[in-house]
Amino acid sequence: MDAGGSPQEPAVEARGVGKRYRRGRALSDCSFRVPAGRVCGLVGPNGAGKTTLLAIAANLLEPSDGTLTVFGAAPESAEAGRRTAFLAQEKPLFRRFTVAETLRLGRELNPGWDQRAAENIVRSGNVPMEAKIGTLSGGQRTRVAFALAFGKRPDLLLLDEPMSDLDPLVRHELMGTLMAEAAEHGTTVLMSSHMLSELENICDFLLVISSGGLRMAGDVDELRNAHVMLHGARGDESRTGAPAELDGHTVVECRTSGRQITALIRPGGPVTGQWQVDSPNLEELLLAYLRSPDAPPLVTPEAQVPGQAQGTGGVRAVAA
Ligand SMILES: Nc1ncnc2c1ncn2[C@@H]1O[C@H](COP(=O)(O)OP(=O)(O)OP(=O)(O)O)[C@@H](O)[C@H]1O
Repeated sequence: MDAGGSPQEPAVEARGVGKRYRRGRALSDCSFRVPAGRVCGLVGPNGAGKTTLLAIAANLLEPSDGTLTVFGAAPESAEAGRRTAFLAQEKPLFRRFTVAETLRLGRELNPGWDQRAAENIVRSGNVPMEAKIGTLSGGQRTRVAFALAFGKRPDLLLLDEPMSDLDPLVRHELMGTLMAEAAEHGTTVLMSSHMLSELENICDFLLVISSGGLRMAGDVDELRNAHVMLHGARGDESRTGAPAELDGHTVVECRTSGRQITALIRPGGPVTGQWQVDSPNLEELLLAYLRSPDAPPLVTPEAQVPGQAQGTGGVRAVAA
């Protein structure tokens, strides 16, 4: 298996990355690592900065502050360009080209081109090779764009909401292909998505951003294990926030519904009180962070950049 870089070398490393547009800041002081070989979900609300971050890694944008590297190389280097494929939301393809001509262009532009992998993706969707791109449905065009990205055999595959125009069956099938390819070739995948429930089956690493700042980063299991979900009865009527017995813990989110109280916390010790204690699933964890932009961020050691402050806002590390 070609792991696409030494095991120690991160596929993506951001050091204090910021991006300013004329209208304002899209990213601020983002520092993280995505280790090679991981399938990483990039999650955040609309306008969080996900596309901006992917575009910086794909060398379509330059950061205003900080640096980002791809397998240790600058995104504008030939080395990073050769090893990276980017599937953008708009999927720019030549409308007048046929599917076959589009794949031929991919072959001519990419020395490591894998025609069989690209053709398999197109054919498994019954997309005619002689059809012009302009006559294809949105989902069929996405499939051709996937074929182009896979055919390049990248070490790093950057996907910007790749599934949004696919029907559930095609989404399932293409995700299966993506996972099999990533596992077989050790491809690192960084994929933005709003489909939180599906990420659970796909990703083993996570980056969560909101308002341009890093909220959470690290191995999915490690992040999940750092939290517990509590369900209990509301008792302390004098308090509006979390109940007093949660004072020693980091409360990410606390919600009440009638007499019921539900809290997602990072335990600072044993949990006391009359709580039903559960492990959150990935969707519950992500929703809690997306609903609570002021919760202290969390970056696992694996996702941290040595010698770099992990953004602002009191980032805590969890035990490895
Ligand atoms: N070319 C641009 N010029 C000015 N502002 C921009 C530009 N591109 C993005 N922005 C702004 O930067 C912020 C981050 O945008 P970005 O597209 O990176 O977010 P996103 O997380 O990908 O959002 P979505 O989930 O809606 O796709 C937004 O406030 C957006 O309006």
